[in-house]
Amino acid sequence: MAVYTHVPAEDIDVFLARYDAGRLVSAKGIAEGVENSNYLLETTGSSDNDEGQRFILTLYEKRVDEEDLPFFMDLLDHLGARGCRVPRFIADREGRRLQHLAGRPACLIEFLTGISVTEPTAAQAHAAGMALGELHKAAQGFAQQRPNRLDKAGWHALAARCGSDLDQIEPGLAGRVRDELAWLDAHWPSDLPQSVIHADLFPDNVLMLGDHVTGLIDFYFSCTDIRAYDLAVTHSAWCFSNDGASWFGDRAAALGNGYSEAHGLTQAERDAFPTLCRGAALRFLLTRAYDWINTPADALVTRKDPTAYLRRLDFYTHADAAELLGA
Ligand SMILES: Nc1ncnc2c1ncn2[C@@H]1O[C@H](COP(=O)(O)OP(=O)(O)OP(=O)(O)O)[C@@H](O)[C@H]1O
Ligand SMILES: N[C@@H](CCO)C(=O)O
Repeated sequence: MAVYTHVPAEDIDVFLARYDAGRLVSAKGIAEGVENSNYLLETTGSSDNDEGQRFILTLYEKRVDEEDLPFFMDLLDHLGARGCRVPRFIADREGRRLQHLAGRPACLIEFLTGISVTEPTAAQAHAAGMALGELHKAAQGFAQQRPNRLDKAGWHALAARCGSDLDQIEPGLAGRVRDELAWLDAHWPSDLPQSVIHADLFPDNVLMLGDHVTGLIDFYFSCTDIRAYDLAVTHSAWCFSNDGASWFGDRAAALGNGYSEAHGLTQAERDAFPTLCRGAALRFLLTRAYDWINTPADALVTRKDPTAYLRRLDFYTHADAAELLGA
């Protein structure tokens, strides 16, 4: 589930009155997602569209810093203006996009159609690769920067906070993480092109109709970092079974081809790709492990399995760029 903050429908109706978005017809909590509280709103429609409209109402919980919201809002405006299918933050009648509701920062967001796939096909992975390449192209010229808090220094900090509790997840995991961090410290590339990246383009953040991408959502980890690292994150999320036990080379080749068609990879990016994938696998292993250790087993939110990313890390440790990118 992901409704941490419950808002009575009457309060949502009062909130909506600030916008030219019509009156509330229904408000449903959205089960998917783990970070924020999301509601799907149906309204009677705005003054220039009386057909009824849908919106997403998001209340920001622990991991999104209110000070970062203007970066995300401006980025989505920039990408949307350049043809990317991303949701816009909606301004109220006074031009404000950021509000507060039930004690939380809150925004009204454009609703995009489409569903997120759970078992992507190669054709869908190709479309996701193209959408990521188009995003990177459209991001050129976006002047703002946001540091990646989950960069290599952030992984060290997370590993230190987890400490020996990692061994409760799997015996030996603390040592494995320590060794991997040391390896990445010695091999992490320092001279690859940087860009604004999505940094969390999992299948649940890509809305699709058939083989077509209809929306990219959930930009709350977007930041400035190594551009090809974004492809590595996407690769780790799209090219394995959920438990990390099975690898799908056809999806990986399609993802890489889609990205190359829309944007392209330099030789240096290709050469560094296995290292970037190891970093991506460790990043999600650590955030999942931290949540696993710090979320009670009976909490309402579903904990994601850290070992699914340990299996991916095992795979990436022995793979080369040609195997990972299908060429
Ligand atoms: N703009 C949108 N248009 C349509 N549906 C949306 C939109 N934004 C969010 N959703 C729906 O809400 C769900 C949760 O959204 P989102 O992924 O942003 O939440 P989250 O809590 O940040 O999750 P996580 O970080 O775990 O992916 C999505 O899976 C999707 O079903
Ligand atoms: N995509 C992340 C969770 C939210 O960012 C994961 O699957 O671990």
